[in-house]
Amino acid sequence: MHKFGGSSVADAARIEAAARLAAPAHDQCSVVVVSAMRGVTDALVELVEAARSGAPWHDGAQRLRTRHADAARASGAACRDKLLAALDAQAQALGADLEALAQARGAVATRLAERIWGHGELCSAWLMHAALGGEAGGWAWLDAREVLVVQAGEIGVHIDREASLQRLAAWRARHPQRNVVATGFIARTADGHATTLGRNGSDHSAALLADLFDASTVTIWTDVDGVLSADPRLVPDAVRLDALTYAEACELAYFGAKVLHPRTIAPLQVRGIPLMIRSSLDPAAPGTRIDSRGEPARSPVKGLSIVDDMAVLELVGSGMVGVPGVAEVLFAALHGAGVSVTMISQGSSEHSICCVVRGSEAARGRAAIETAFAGAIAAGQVEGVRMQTGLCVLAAVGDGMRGNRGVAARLFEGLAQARVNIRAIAQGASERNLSVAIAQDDAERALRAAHATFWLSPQTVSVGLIGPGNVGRALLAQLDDVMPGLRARAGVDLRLRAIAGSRRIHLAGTALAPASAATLLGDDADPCDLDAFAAHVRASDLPHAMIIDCSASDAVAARYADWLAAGIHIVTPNKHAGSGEWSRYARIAEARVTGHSRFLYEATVGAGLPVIATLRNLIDTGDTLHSIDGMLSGTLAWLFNSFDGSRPFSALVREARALGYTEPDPRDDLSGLDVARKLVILAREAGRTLSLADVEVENLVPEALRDLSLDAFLGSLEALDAPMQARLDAAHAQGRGLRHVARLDAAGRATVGVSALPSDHACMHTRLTDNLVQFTTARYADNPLVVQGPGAGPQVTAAGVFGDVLAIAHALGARAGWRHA
Ligand SMILES: NC(=O)C1=CN([C@@H]2O[C@H](COP(=O)(O)OP(=O)(O)OC[C@H]3O[C@@H](n4cnc5c(N)ncnc54)[C@H](O)[C@@H]3O)[C@@H](O)[C@H]2O)C=CC1
Ligand SMILES: N[C@@H](CC=O)C(=O)O
Repeated sequence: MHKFGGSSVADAARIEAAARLAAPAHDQCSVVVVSAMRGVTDALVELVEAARSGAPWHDGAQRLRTRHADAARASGAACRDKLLAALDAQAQALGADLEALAQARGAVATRLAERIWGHGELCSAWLMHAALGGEAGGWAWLDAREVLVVQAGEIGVHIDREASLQRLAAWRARHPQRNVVATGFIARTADGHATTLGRNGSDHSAALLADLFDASTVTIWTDVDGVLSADPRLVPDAVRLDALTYAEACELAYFGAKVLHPRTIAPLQVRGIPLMIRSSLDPAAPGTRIDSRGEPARSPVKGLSIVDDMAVLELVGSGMVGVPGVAEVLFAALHGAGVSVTMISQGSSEHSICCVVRGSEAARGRAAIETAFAGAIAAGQVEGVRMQTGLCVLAAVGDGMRGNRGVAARLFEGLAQARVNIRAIAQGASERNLSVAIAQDDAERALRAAHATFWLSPQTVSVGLIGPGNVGRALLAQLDDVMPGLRARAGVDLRLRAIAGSRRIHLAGTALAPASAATLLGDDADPCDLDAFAAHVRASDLPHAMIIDCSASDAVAARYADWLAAGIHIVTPNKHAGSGEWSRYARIAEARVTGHSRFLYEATVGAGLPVIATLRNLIDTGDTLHSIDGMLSGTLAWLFNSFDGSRPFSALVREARALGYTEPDPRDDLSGLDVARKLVILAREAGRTLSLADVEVENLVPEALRDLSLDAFLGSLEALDAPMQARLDAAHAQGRGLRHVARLDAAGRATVGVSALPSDHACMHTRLTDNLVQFTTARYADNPLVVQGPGAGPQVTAAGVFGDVLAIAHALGARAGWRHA
């Protein structure tokens, strides 16, 4: 059994493509069920309205006639004349019915309308029949009204199976062709009148006919790849589901997964007939299989869907507590008013009972309940009926939810993270569907957040990078190298979605390739707007967000508190936040708590060396810091390691800058400010309230060069040569060497400057850019704990930043693992 929807039979070319898909293998036979061509049923509904109201309908009917005839003429069907004649007869019958409808009233008019609505299916069935080769090709043409007998029941149309089977047997005797093309959507009543299975009822027709024809399988051909985990227009990461159980498919269909009509499943489930949903645009793709087995999925939740435009009705009152029959009266009132109930929720206190109904039916429902409880309201036993409109219902569906602890917790946490408030909750004892009513305005954000919660790795992070300079670019290259492996090995899924320079930003819908991301900041990129940048990084469809600030900007650091409070993690080698104004530092600490976010900055001291982590471990395990001594500048270490008098100091400064060791402005290094910042960061890490102004700093930059522009300063570097050479000569004269050292002593005095040290001093045994940090503590009192190694350079600094990024990603994974255990 193949069923083709309106888009799959929209024109001659699509009909021919569909015919190729439906052609059976030699040992099989096919039944093909078709919908009307796209838009035709809507046009017929309008024609019916026009004829009923006395408005002109002839032009509209003619347009339909032309559309079908054009499709016939464009087709390559061998029996084209016969096809045109059949369509013409159909068009004449439509005209006659509309003519009659214009005069008819009451039941006669209703029957005519039901007949007219089915005209589109009759025409597309003729077109498909011809495309498949017609009777000569072994295909019979079936107007489903000949065999499919249905009755309107309490909860919708249902089939009279016995009568239908008898009629099919009789029809079969007259139509012995192996294969059949049948109309969807239309059927007959027990008394022989035309009727329909309701809008979009062709899926249901296919299921009913599959049962009657004893089909081995049903394929619904549509224009999507199968059933997806969520609406792909709202959730870019939605994935195709390989398999669903009948029950899962029912839940998803009822909850708005538009790919399948809700009534399709039951007839197939009873007979155990598997249903395939496949794309006629990509027939080689596997689609989704729906049967009794389903398949265990990666996630306990198979699908998420949203039903828009809903309202909550809530009956409240202490007089209801323990009184039998309240619910019966309430639902009877809604039934009487023709209001369908989508979701029901009642707390065990029985103080209130609430249900979710369509927004368009809410006022009617409220009036009906108020009337039903008028006496109780007047007597004060019931307070009244509250109505909240502007809601939608988000449903999480999956057999795997059953008996699986923590599914609701994950959903609720995902929604909470996306700042979505839940108004009502319902879950039946089947545990297959967990529904929440939320504000309509939150729908998209909620769906994306819930999807991310169940389908993406908990270590999926939306990443924005600021400052693609020396360190930023090195980090991008490292990310490019390592990310694919990390994703496969450890589930760490870092998605670079935004990049910002000092003048431009680029915001991307999907993940950028890190290696080329910096090239997107050309003159045609958008002007830098860090608010837009942060809002974009904090995407609702990804579970976590992180900004990596590789700038040296104080203005960027000034944003951290807001970003952290908004739940964005921050990683940075930028020292401004850690060493800046105390009040800002304190605000950042608070924001981390309110935003449940992390702020890591290991690379601010010692680049890739574990300096801050070491100090933090000492403090966290109860040690007490006495003092910190050492060399905290990679640039100054390299300069004094290299400065032996053979080359001028200025040439070495230029080389250090070219090697990416210096700050963007080398005066930050030479002035001692950069080292003072590091000392402040370490002191604060150890719980001291040190500020930059408290540090005694020796400035190596001559006064005259301090206020120059960067370029002018770089052009005047030679002014450093004579004073530095004089200091070196003096040190050598004492048998000493020069090193730039920093010290925080037990009394809290902080000093930074150049010292002439004896050759056996530890600092004299460093190489290149080595930093050397000695922590003297209560536990390491006699022999300090030493961290030593390269302390500057883009590669090692980027690695330090990357380490922090991974620490956060792993913590997110561990948290999820712990939660699901
Ligand atoms: N180079 C090194 O060895 C180490 C550097 N660091 C720190 O890493 C950071 C970056 O250093 P480098 O890459 O060497 O500097 P850089 O000057 O090469 O790169 C800085 C980048 O930030 C951008 N930028 C500046 N202001 C900005 C703003 N307001 N908004 C957006 N972007 C802005 C610049 O355009 C540039 O692309 C600095 O904070 C530095 O202190 C830390 C440890 C070692
Ligand atoms: N310019 C700095 C870079 C690291 O913070 C240094 O040389 O140490």
